[in-house]
Amino acid sequence: MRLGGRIQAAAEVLKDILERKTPATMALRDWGKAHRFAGSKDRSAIGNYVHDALRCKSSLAFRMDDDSPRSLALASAVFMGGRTVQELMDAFEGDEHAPTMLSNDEQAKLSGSINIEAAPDWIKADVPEWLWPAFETNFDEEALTEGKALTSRPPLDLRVNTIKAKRSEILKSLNVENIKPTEISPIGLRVEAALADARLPNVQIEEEYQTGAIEIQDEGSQIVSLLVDAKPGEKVLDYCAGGGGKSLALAADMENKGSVFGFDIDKRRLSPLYQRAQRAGASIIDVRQPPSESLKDLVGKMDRVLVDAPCTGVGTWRRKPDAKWRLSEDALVRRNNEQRSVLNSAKGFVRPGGLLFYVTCSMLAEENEAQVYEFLENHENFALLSAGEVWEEKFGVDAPKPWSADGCSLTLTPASTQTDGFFFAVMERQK
Ligand SMILES: C[S@@+](CC[C@H](N)C(=O)[O-])C[C@H]1O[C@@H](n2cnc3c(N)ncnc32)[C@H](O)[C@@H]1O
Repeated sequence: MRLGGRIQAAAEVLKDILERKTPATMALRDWGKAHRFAGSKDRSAIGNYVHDALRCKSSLAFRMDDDSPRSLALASAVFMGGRTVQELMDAFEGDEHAPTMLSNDEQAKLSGSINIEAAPDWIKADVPEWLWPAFETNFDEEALTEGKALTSRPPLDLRVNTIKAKRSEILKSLNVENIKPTEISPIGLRVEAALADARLPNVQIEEEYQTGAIEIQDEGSQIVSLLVDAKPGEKVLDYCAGGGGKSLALAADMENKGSVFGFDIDKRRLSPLYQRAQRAGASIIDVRQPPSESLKDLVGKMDRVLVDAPCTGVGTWRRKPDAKWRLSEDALVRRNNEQRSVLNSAKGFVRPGGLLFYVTCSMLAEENEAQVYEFLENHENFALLSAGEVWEEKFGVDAPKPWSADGCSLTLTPASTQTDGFFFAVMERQK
């Protein structure tokens, strides 16, 4: 496919997402199935135009004074993909698969005739208008920077499974270009986001992945797992284990000694953990399926309980940009209720003197600090501890610093720690 065909395809996919509300991954997959002639390079270029357009939907629409799929696809190719107006004109000329030729008005707008600096901050930051006050409250004068950082393409992060390998060994053996150690996580490797039409490497075909020496895991997720600071020999419950990304990281940090119990209310989400644990050689992982009666023997016995709570996923908007525009106030309220409920159910597994960890991949105080403080108010036998000491011990004093509203809990963000957004708090059960 040529440039014009790719941009036209991006406009069609965007129409499916924006007008028919199809999730982006499904819309891209459906387009691929209906256009079997398109190669993997075409698909990834189209995916880049679509995802960039969604990441920056409000600012691109402002620059084009139009939010149609066509305008967004054109603006994505120029403002995000680095194509010039002339390149588009040359590419569209005589190509029957390309969009219709650019009008004079489109040429002017794609050349920057509308100044984005005149836009309100929520548009410049590409944060939905109704959420902007929450961003301003949380990040104050850095709100714009934090919002904009969520519009960038995410890197590919790998976690070295220290049960099987050392980071230095993988760095030498893994056949992937431009890979480097992560700045904060001592067990991570990073390939920076690809530019323009380029794509990230497919590490799943590499031997190191197949044999369980590496996992794909955002550095932020590695960091919060390491902050749990689980020790060899301890008993740890991962109460919202999902596919088990954090269970696996916990088992490795515990040198595969002790027990990690992986539970999730959703059997389907939990199912990959059986195979993943096997591949990783994480033999201390004990998967417990719902209902929660399967956890009866663990009540009051856990040294550490991790609640990686269901949330809006604001911190992962770089990876799932369509979720940003789908999020509603109702959904936020629903997540808040689930968070309350999950914390209440998980607390009973912590032994006296044990620790309860509350983690989300959100950057909204309603889902983070507010949940923790409400829980503490209702449970006098739990006390908030500072996560700062463990941070320095694990990552040193020179590592980039996360946000902290209270000096105890931590919020990682793309702008502050160059990771996905994550919230982390630790509470001790005192009796
Ligand atoms: C953020 S995801 C977990 C991601 C996972 N820990 C990882 O690292 O890959 C939240 C999970 O909480 C689960 N969940 C929601 N309500 C729950 C409940 N009441 N009890 C246990 N798990 C619950 C969801 O099914 C979902 O898998």
